[in-house]
Amino acid sequence: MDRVEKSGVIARWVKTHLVLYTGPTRHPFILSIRDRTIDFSSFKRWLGQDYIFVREFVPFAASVLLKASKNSDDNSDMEVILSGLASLSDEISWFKQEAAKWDVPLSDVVVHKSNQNYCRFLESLMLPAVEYCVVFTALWAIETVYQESFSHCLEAGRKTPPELLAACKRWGREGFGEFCRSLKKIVNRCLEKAADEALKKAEVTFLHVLGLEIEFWDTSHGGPK
Ligand SMILES: Cc1ncc(CN)c(N)n1
Repeated sequence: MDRVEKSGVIARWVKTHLVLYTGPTRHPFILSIRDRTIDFSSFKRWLGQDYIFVREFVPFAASVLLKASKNSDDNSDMEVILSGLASLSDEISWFKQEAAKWDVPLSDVVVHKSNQNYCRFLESLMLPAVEYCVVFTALWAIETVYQESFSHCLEAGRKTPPELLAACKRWGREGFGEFCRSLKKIVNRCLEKAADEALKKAEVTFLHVLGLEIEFWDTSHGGPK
């Protein structure tokens, strides 16, 4: 495949897999926040599970930073990832504050099977042999699903409950959107130069993240652990 065909790979993937892409970004959990039909117990379940996930996501993001230091041909990749790591530190503090507010005891959270699967997937991506373009694709997809989901709860016509606006702004705000666009630029640049096999692996990883995000939102319903 030549350079021209590979440019703007992300836009092409999103277009090709639009139905799969909207699975997590317009998931019933998100739609129920936007239309105010959400049951707050679902929000509390999500809060507890996501706190666990974010703690596992930090070492994954750090592993991407390590790969950037060894493999990237652009110094600014590292700065983008570092800014992401800094916001993850804020994110963990935010989860603790929200958990206290909503009376969710974080030390008692039973990790849901889907959350465990997702965390195992992150671990598999941390292996040194996994290509930089593949891990970066995962990082971009994971952050972007949240950005696209929560920003939908801030758009015109929303009935988002005021109690949940802080959560929606955390990932739906313009600053986080800018961060996701920086990640996307890096992914497109890396994929443009990637060998066909790595490009295929990156696409499979993108689709896998979409599936895992759906299953993650599903945990907010409760149901089998
Ligand atoms: C499951 C999940 N995916 C993405 C994000 C955004 N960091 C998150 N907090 N949790």
